[in-house]
Amino acid sequence: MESIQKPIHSLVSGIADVVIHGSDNVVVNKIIIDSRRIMPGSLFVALRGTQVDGHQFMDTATDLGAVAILCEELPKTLREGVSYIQVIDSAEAMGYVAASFYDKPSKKLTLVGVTGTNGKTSVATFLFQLFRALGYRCGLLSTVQNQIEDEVIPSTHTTPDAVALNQLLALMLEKGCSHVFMEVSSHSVAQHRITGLKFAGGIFTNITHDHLDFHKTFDNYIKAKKGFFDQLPKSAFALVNIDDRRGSVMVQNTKARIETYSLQTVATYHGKILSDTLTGMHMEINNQEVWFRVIGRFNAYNLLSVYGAALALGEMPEEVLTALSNLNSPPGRFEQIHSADNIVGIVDYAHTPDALENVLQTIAHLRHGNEQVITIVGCGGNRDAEKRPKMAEIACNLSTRVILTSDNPRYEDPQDILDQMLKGVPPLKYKNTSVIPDRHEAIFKAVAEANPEDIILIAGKGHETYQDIRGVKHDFDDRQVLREAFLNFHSQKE
Ligand SMILES: CC(=O)N[C@H]1[C@@H](OP(=O)(O)OP(=O)(O)OC[C@H]2O[C@@H](n3ccc(=O)[nH]c3=O)[C@H](O)[C@@H]2O)O[C@H](CO)[C@@H](O)[C@@H]1O[C@H](C)C(=O)N[C@@H](C)C(=O)N[C@H](CCC(=O)O)C(=O)O
Ligand SMILES: Nc1ncnc2c1ncn2[C@@H]1O[C@H](COP(=O)(O)OP(=O)(O)OP(=O)(O)O)[C@@H](O)[C@H]1O
Ligand SMILES: N[C@H](CCC[C@H](N)C(=O)O)C(=O)O
Ligand SMILES: [Mg+2]
Repeated sequence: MESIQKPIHSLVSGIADVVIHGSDNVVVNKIIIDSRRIMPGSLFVALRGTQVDGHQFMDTATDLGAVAILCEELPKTLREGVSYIQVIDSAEAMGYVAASFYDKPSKKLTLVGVTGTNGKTSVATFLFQLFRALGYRCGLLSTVQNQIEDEVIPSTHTTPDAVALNQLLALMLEKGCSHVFMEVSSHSVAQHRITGLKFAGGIFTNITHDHLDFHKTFDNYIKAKKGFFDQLPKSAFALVNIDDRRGSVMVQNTKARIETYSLQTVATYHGKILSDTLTGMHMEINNQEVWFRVIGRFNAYNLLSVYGAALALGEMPEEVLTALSNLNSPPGRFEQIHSADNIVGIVDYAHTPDALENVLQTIAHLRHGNEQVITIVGCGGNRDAEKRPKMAEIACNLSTRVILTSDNPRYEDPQDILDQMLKGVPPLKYKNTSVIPDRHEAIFKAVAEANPEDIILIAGKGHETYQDIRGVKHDFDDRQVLREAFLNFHSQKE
């Protein structure tokens, strides 16, 4: 991408109550939110974070060459030659500034956002694959990876910050994309990462327990997700799962055209599961029968929302269903790995109580009879602690055996996390539950004890290829460890 030079007066449209101290003709060549990365000629945005207040780095930023500062409060002394853009909310203003800096790429793209506790990556990835199959050039912004057609750009967040986001959208536009599908996390709405973007549509999957460490209350969490629909324009569609009891709340105040999907009741897009097995799912969608490679009731919802979004964007039902029936699940979402003697390994990113319950219920539904279901699960450190006992309880109630282990402990003591999980184990399930903090050992133990036809679920890390311990990301891939364990004990089927 060519280097950009823009005067600050061209960046402030859309921002209410802005005061520029100094020249509004100062030209900036970058927008930077971290003083440790300042480049000469850049605009530094002082953000109030969860750990520190970025305002304390304003002088450091100008020392290092920043020529403009976007802030809520001015520093004690204003520097000669530096312009200060004072606003009520830096994070919100940054959304508009970033969009203007990159020439508002979202306005020239068909941009669809997906929000909800679970299913965002799945739905965004299915949409990306579907629209490519329909012949469009597409971009994807997701937890697993960002993508421009076949080019993979590693992702650091589910939804990048406003600067990274607009930069990626501009690059997608430059590379000829017409459609972009992105995840909209609740953090990103609350922190204004998506402010200033123009969406062609928004999808709501569901809302259940997660991220209360950040939002504090479930009400705030709902409000954050609803904020996405509140800001959709009239020209957009708002597609909601009305089987989720918060579905109607999400679109209460939206200006967008409301459409619904459901497996249970009358809706714009109605689906019914006719059969669901380990090899595929047969559904009826708006009276048309279709066979999918992807399985599980939760994926029936995901596919239905993708179908609805495609129709809302003007695509033809039959072409959409034909293309959808050929899609595979994204990496680490119900990814199956079988041993030569037919042990079924499933690696899944279920890291919330609801996702875990859905996946285990899907497994229960797919069982033939006496197979054991061995679940290996842990919970991430420095994240919502309330979900820990809940996830352990769900695992115990829906599995024959459970091995509680570590996820990404981050800066917490793994044993503390496991002790909190143990509080959720029902007394009658103690004898079928073990604790093995080392995830590698836990997977090997499960495989050593499994018999042909048994199902091993490894939950929580899905596509992740690392384990974060005290800020160090050690190589770790559940799928690879499972394959090794199969080769060690049972050999592996290709
Ligand atoms: C909780 C959260 O959202 N944190 C994000 C937040 O960091 P923070 O609030 O801790 O920032 P801070 O350290 O307090 O610093 C405040 C400001 O001062 C700046 N600073 C700081 C130090 C310094 O020396 N100089 C300086 O300028 C920082 O760059 C920042 O702009 O702002 C940072 C910059 O945008 C993000 O990278 C960071 O994401 C962290 C890494 C993170 O783990 N976020 C997760 C929780 C997250 O966002 N997850 C969601 C949803 C996940 C999902 O459900 O899929 C996601 O969208 O990924
Ligand atoms: N529609 C759904 N409803 C409930 N659970 C789902 C749904 N889709 C997927 N899941 C479960 O949730 C897990 C995570 O799915 P996915 O990665 O698509 O969600 P996400 O919303 O992107 O998660 P994150 O918040 O981490 O980005 C899956 O591995 C599966 O277990
Ligand atoms: N996007 C989620 C991912 C959680 C994945 C799980 N493996 C963990 O590390 O807790 C989060 O940041 O809360
Ligand atoms: Mg995701």
